[in-house]
Amino acid sequence: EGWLSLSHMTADVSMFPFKEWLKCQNKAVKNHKQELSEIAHPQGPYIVRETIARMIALTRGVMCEPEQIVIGTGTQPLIRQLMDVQRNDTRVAIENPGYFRIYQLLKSMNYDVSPAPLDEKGININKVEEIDPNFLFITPSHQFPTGIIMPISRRIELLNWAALSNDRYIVEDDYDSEFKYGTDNIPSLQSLDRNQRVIYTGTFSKTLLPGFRISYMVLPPNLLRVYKKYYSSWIQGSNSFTLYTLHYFIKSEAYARHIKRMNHHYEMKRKNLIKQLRLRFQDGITIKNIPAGLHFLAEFKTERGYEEIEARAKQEQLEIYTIKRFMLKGVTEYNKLELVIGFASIQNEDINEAVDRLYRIMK
Ligand SMILES: Cc1ncc(COP(=O)(O)O)c(/C=N/[C@@H](CCC(=O)O)COc2ccccc2)c1O
Repeated sequence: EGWLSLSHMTADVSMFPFKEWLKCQNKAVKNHKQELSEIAHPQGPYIVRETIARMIALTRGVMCEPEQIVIGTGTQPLIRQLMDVQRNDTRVAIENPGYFRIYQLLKSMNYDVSPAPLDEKGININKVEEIDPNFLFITPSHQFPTGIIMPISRRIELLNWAALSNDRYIVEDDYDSEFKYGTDNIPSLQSLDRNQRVIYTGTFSKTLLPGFRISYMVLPPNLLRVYKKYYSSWIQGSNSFTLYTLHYFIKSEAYARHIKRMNHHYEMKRKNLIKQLRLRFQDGITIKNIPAGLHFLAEFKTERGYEEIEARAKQEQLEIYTIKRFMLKGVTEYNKLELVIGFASIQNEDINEAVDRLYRIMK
């Protein structure tokens, strides 16, 4: 029957409006041949930055000028650029469990990186004060991977903490903010920042396709000055053709329509998957049911350990990921088995079969 996937790392390409995207590509060719023949601005073409600035002001309350936006071919290259121009003795803290690819990047850059634990409101502010980092990496809109939506109270606490020193920054990774199902879409942390302490990063990997490699960061004015000093001769890595296509895709409202359509589509699949899991596993499953994003955490009652589950998943041809990949200090408690269950790539008609395979894997 072939592989089925409950991966959290894929978008549902069957729903991507390629016809609309191609129309926007034609506009890009028609209107920007000259720009395509030139080297783009180090931060990316101005009109594309202007379109992104307008969009995130509308959707996320981010306050910025196009001059503050830096476009890049992914979140990692942008963070590398930002951190490459910081002092060697810079201290960094990141959520644990958290986005291990940024954790590994920062460690490979020889920074002193401390994983910081979460509580029910997101990153634990007391631990942050203890670590006393210069850069704090968080995902407040939908903590990755636990899904926690950071309440305003904790956001204010963090901003007050950052405001106490000129040498404290918060990197707000707003990844996964676009998909909310019935829960409120809290504006960005950056929208509350009055002290130039927040660096906002966003990506089109989940709302368009990860293969397009279009991400961006918004630098506060003081960091923008440092960036421009070091990167004045930098050649923008993104593909200008893709960027101008994105510009028309957003301006034509095709982007907004696509997100609306995907929200409904994902919400339907999420509901169906949770229903089938509950029916099948009864009280053998505990679902962290935060109605947002393209995955949720589920804890299973099973005697089997992580390695055994991963081996059995291969046998059953079911692509699943465990919480292990996000535990920056390695898995400590073995008395529970947690999976990150993604529902973007599984087709609705395959959900029952996928749940049956998962049941056989766990029992
Ligand atoms: C916290 C966080 N921040 C940013 C990003 C996006 O990075 P960018 O694409 O470089 O801009 C990811 C991608 N995380 C990826 C991998 C997670 C993992 O390794 O377990 C998952 O990305 C996708 C998920 C659904 C649909 C499409 C892509 C991130 O998990």
